[in-house]
Amino acid sequence: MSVPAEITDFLGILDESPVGVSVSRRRDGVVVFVNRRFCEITGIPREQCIGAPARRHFADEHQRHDVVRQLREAGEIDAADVEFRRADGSPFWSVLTIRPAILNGEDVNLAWIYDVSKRKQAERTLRDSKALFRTMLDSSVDGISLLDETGTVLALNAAAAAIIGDGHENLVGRSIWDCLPGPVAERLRRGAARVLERGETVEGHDAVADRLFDVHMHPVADSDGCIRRIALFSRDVTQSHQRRMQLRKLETALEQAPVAVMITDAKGNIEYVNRAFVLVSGYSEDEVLGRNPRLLKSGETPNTVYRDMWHRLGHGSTWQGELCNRAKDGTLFWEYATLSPIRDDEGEITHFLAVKENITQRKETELRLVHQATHDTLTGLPNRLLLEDRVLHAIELARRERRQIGLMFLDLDRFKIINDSLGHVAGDQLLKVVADRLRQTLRRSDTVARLGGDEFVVVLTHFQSTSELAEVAEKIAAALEEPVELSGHVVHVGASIGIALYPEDGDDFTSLMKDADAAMYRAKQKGRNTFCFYDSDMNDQALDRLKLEEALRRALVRSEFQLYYQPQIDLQTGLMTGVEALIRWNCPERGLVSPTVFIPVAEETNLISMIGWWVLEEACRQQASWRAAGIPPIKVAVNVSGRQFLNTALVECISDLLRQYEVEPSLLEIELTESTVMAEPEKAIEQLTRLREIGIQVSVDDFGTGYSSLSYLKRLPLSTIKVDRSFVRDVNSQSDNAAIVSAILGLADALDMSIVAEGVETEGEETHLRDAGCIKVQGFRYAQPMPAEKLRDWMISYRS
Ligand SMILES: Nc1nc2c(ncn2[C@@H]2O[C@@H]3COP(=O)(O)O[C@H]4[C@@H](O)[C@H](n5cnc6c(=O)[nH]c(N)nc65)O[C@@H]4COP(=O)(O)O[C@H]3[C@H]2O)c(=O)[nH]1
Repeated sequence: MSVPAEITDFLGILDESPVGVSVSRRRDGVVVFVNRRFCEITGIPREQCIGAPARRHFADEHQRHDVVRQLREAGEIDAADVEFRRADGSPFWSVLTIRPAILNGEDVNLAWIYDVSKRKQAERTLRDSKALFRTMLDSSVDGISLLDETGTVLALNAAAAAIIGDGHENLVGRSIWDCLPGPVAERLRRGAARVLERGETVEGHDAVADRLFDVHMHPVADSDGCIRRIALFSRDVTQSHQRRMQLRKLETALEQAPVAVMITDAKGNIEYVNRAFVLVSGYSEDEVLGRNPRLLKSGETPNTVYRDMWHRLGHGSTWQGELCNRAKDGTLFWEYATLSPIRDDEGEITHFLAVKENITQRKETELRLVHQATHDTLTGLPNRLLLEDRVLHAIELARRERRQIGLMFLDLDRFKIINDSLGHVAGDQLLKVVADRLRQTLRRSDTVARLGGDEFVVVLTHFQSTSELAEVAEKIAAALEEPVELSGHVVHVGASIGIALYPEDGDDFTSLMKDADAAMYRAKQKGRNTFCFYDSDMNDQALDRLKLEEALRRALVRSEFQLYYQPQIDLQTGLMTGVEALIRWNCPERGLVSPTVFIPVAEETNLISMIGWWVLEEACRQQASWRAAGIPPIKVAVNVSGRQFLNTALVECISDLLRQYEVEPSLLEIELTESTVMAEPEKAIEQLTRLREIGIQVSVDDFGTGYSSLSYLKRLPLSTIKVDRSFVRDVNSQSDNAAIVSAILGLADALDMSIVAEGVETEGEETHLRDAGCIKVQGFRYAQPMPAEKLRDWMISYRS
């Protein structure tokens, strides 16, 4: 087709246009012209554009359809943003304007395109960043609002809307002061005024609908630097506040807790201690923070306890137990501790928590109770319970090490007499002295225990031979033999010691004790203040003795005792001067039992007092009976045991008896053994004096067998000395005895005392005694001891 010149000129003008131009036929959309700029923008050469459909340039099929529809409906397109495709396939944005035109008689669409890719890119970036910003704002948990000078909400995020409690869309454009509770709005308004006035940030917190918020108001400057807007940030701190309050409560509780609390890190460095810890340990917080809890170690807690503790904590378990710690001032204190590991969310141990109750008082009470339960309160020595425990332990060790154990049973000689006469206070004092002496004599490793009364037990576990044991026993005896001064009185005690050996004599506590006890009785029989090793016969004897004791207890009730009387003769006149009352026991099972057998048992078991009173009363009763029978008065000498003699009530009791039976005091004589008098000479002097004051005669029996102190003898208000039978025997042929008798006679003469020689059996003895100046005698030569009925007959026949 030939193109008219004016059209060619028009197309030439279009070709020079700075805007891309394309002309396409309306009927088929085929491009008939594109200008140079169009080719530059699209990157498609002109020859490829012309003849090709215009639609090929659209990048988006939907947009193309829209454009086609609009053209159909409106006939033109006005500045639509359309995305086209370049030759290389890359899209670009363009403003598209299409106007209908007639070109060379053909209906055409005249299209202008203007590349706006850069603007589009900028718009998208802006849109994206706006969206991002919005998303950020809305995803923020903090409320963010932008206010103008009057408090009108210019923008706000979802969190801010939620705080105010209204929809986002309802709030923009409204005054925030109207949307908040009055007092809150007022406070914020004041804050906003400061922000606007001074351009500074204002901080505070406020409560809205039961929730607590931290509020920050920041000035927002315009591009001209003027502050006309305010950014309001509000953070919901209700939870953290509650948590903080909770923590504060916990901390207060910890601080005021009566138990010590300590927290260490995983390495054991102390990070926290509470007030109770400071109070108990005496260390200040600064002194312990960063340090290891071992600074409290006292060395008193067994290592096994710590091993167990670390074993359990190491396995992530809780440990509970008792610790003995040392405070800063050096004092020890006991704690019942619960130690637990603290784990983080991953289960790693990060800390250790120690909660410790101070149990010092309870522990001390416990220890005191244990001590009380296991020790004798008077002497502080272990008691029977602890002794048994120690012996069992010692046996266990000795069995393993194939060693011997020596168990000594000690019974104090004369303790009962001293206790009865000087009183319990003095008795207790004496026991303490004995305990001290035993402690001093023995090694620390040896056990000294008190069983009760005057019985002590010593356990020795390390000795080479039994002779070493014997040496120890001798040492003990020597230590206890030393005189003891008790409330102004000097007393002599001693101990009888029985020794039993493990394993020879017994392999358990009971049998060792029984054997040592039996050996102790043998020692007593041997003469006191001595020791004796156990041998197997002793068991039978001990058993026998036990039975005797039982029978003796029954004897008084069953009236099995009887008094025999043995006359005493004046050699010058040949007359009977009196009688000695001698007790007899008609035991149904044993027959007539000698007092030499049962009196010592009665003395040891305290039965002697009751028997003694019976004898005194029987002697008085007999005198009343003789008087009633018309028999002239007979002086009766009664044996009084040591315990009875030292009884403070003795004088009163005798006075009562004399009164009751109307007996003249001069008709009663008390016979005491030399050892009774010398056990406590001072006390004896006092008692004798009182007896003499009421007119009672006192003679000393078995004279010469003990160790009378002459200085005391001189001061004793005695009337008669009885020469012991052992010196009288064969006195006529035994020069030793003759010398002793002569010495005693001389002594009695010097001290102005009369003499009675006991056990005179032969004429020779009698003659010697008479020649030596002894006036009074007693013995089988004249008469055996006899019951009262027989004495009467004997007196009649003797007189005749
Ligand atoms: N071989 C021999 N013996 C003679 C002769 N003349 C007397 N005897 C015995 O010598 C003992 C004298 O009594 P004693 O020295 O006081 O010794 C007494 C006395 O210490 C104690 N005793 C006896 N009766 C009592 C008592 O009622 N109370 C207390 N506490 N002790 C008593 O028992 C001891 C022994 O008393 P008995 O067996 O009755 O023994 C009596 C008596 O029977 C003699 O010529 N030859």
